[in-house]
Amino acid sequence: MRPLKVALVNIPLRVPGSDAWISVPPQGYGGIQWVVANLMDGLLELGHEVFLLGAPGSPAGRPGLTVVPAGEPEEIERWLRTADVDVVHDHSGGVIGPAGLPPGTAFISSHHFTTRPVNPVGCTYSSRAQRAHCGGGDDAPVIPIPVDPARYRSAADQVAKEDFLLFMGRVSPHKGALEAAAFAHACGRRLVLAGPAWEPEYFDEITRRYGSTVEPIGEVGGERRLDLLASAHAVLAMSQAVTGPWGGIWCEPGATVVSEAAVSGTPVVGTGNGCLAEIVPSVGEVVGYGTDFAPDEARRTLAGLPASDEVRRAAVRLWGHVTIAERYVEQYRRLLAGATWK
Ligand SMILES: O=c1ccn([C@@H]2O[C@H](COP(=O)(O)OP(=O)(O)O)[C@@H](O)[C@H]2O)c(=O)[nH]1
Repeated sequence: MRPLKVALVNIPLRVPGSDAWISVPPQGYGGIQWVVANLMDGLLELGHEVFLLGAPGSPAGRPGLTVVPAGEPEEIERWLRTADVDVVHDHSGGVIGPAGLPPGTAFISSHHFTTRPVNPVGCTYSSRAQRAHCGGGDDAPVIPIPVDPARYRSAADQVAKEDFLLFMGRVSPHKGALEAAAFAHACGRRLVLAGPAWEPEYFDEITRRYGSTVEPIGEVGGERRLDLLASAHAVLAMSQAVTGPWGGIWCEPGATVVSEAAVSGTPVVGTGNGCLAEIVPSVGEVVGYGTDFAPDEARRTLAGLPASDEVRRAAVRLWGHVTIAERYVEQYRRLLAGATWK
């Protein structure tokens, strides 16, 4: 079958306090941008052509990849209106949509939020939990978040394992940073807390209650991020069923950090919130909500986690960038053949 020309539309956001666009991959915190980066790798490896929009200034220079200098929604839609592409794959969360494109454009969107999608027709979800939560139909495809091992540390890099536990994400109530600190405290392990803390009161509560356990290091990127993901004893993804950033009770949609940890050889301890109940058991263990962890049980959980090689293999088998890109390409071809779903 002939290769496809795919317009991948990133969610266009600027680096806080700057004119620069958040790139693909992102300079720091940024789940959706990592999803787009890893998927792009898979599509390129399969021989498709990728036009990246919504992330001007992203690294270019790879065969098959064009970084289009379009960041503002109007610029993106203007480019798409006259573009020679087979399919538009949107990750912008409704910033652009089929209404702004010529009738008949093959339009598919991956939903990354917990709200109802702005463009439900042709929408895909990262987990069954997210699809149910957001009102997606039973026939809407569920495709988990992709991960390209080449973007993370491999076994050959021989990063030594250390004793600390890692939280890497937005330091916010819905992501369970406080509960991660409680779990680490119960285990008697240090918790490295990486990520932006935009809710100062919440951050203060963590340090007040678990100051001796927690080492806050702020937002990380680059080599340091990769080393942390690979050297941690385990990554904690303790999302809670509390009000999330878009209102409504948080239902973890896809959890980029889970596949990133696993492909780096690090098992995951997570709650059963949203997608976590579907993905954590393959690479770690599910624990309960809240901060009430019995030390013996918490230590037993840590001691029983799967080995590095095992979680790496599981990540590649389940979420490898080529496997996931193939699943998307299957949906692109269905769409081009006239399929539709809601
Ligand atoms: O200091 C940080 C904290 C987080 N991240 C990345 O930000 C993303 C967070 O995405 P996730 O889906 O886990 O959480 P959410 O998008 O819900 O905040 C992941 O790729 C992390 O590796 C990062 O690069 N630096």
